[in-house]
Amino acid sequence: MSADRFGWHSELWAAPWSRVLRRALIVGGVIFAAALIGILSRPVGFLASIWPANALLLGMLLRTPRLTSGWCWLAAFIALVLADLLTGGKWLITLWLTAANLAGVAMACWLYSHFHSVDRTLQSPLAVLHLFVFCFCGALASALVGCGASIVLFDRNIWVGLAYWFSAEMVNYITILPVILTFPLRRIAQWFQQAFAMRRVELDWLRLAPLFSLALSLGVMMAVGGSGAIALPVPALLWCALSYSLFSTMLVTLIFATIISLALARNLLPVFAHANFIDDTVSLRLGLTMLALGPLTVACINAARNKLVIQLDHAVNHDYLTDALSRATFEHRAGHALKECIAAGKPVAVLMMDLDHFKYINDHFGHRSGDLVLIEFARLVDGQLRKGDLFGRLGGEEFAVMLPGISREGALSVAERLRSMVAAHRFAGVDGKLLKATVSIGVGYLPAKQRIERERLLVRADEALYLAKNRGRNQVQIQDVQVPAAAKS
Ligand SMILES: Nc1nc2c(ncn2[C@@H]2O[C@H](COP(=O)(O)OP(=O)(O)OP(=O)(O)O)[C@@H](O)[C@H]2O)c(=O)[nH]1
Repeated sequence: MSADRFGWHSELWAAPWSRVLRRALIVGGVIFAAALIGILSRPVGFLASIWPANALLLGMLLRTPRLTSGWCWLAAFIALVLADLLTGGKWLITLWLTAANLAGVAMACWLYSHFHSVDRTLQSPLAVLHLFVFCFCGALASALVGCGASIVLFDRNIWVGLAYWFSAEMVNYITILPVILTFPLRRIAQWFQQAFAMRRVELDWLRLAPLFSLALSLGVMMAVGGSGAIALPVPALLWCALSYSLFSTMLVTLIFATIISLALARNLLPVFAHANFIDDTVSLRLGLTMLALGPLTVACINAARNKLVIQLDHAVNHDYLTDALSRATFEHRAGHALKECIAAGKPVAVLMMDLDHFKYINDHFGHRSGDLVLIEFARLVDGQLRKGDLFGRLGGEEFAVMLPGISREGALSVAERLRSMVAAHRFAGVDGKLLKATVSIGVGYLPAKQRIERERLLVRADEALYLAKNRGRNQVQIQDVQVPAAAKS
């Protein structure tokens, strides 16, 4: 039993029904907490001023489609009902409000699943348009079901109820949903790991300038007041969108919108004359919704552009077939690495590698099989290198590796390891045919505290490769750099 104890528990935990229960509990727990926050934020005699539960539920369902099971919907329903009943809600109204909340989420969720090609990670400007339209429909569905409750609860006219409910849903969806959809789970987990390992997380104060400008513009907005004041933080929000990631921008926008909503609920906002709280609230919420679309769109375009730049950068610097560095990039980076080694008095080695009789492979097994051998060869070599090493394809079946800071014996041992690994490997050709290949390697070696130009080091490695080919292939040869006495440091 003792050895089995943990195994039994983990089996229990992994059982299908236990997984369903776990997911339902997570959804129920999050929605219950979010509903309580919303209920506690509501001004006396009004519906909640901040209602994150619906946007949170929609975000969870969109990010983790596994959660869209009947059990998770039931868990969300129970959580909403429970939160309302525990804080004094009446059964009929509670059920009505819950139905309205879930109707909006279901509508937006259905639209996203119906148009499944829509980008949920918000990495393209068009995704913002989809988000807006789907959230609009969700908010409208919610408002249509829920506005009747306003009439019963607060004796309001149906249009006022509709507008109040719709505007609340809209601002919540547009400000909260992007934060959930772009939440960088892995990066934040890494950040926490770093913080817990007591490693210093460097704070770049200049990077915080857009954030400070937003705080400042909030202060200016409060001081200036009037109907145009709400637009004063727009430049700071756009600066945030141009400087930060999509997630950070949307988090900042959400915090900004929450502060404004809470200030309005407590009559602290000098934007309106407070003639009519409902009119002011609806107007401000719609204004905040449109305001949030600005940084969201800019951050999306920025994210899409950054992704494209990274792709372009990769395409320019890497060989399209093997993903090793392209010849020009290898030579450029090797030049830098060599200069650094020389400056630090470290030795450096260059391995020039050429697959043997590669023409034979092409001629007998086809060009595509040759390509597959090149790809696999590059993968094998890359897997053997350290972080600071450089690996490039110089052309055809010729590759090069630069090993900074390595001893002569170390360089020879790496080269020999690569050679024997290639010889022992069976490369899969077209139709899964297994092919043999060998590689000849020439090592050019610069000892510590010596100087040489990049071209001369590559030439020495090339000479060593020529020797390896001439002496029968499938072997390693080395050429030490002969440094002229005058060039010695
Ligand atoms: N499949 C494939 N073949 C390539 C590629 N680039 C160059 N080659 C072929 O690589 C072969 C190189 O042949 P050779 O230069 O004669 O060299 P070898 O047959 O390897 O002979 P040794 O180097 O002397 O051992 C040629 O047949 C080229 O067409 C490529 O991207 N894909």
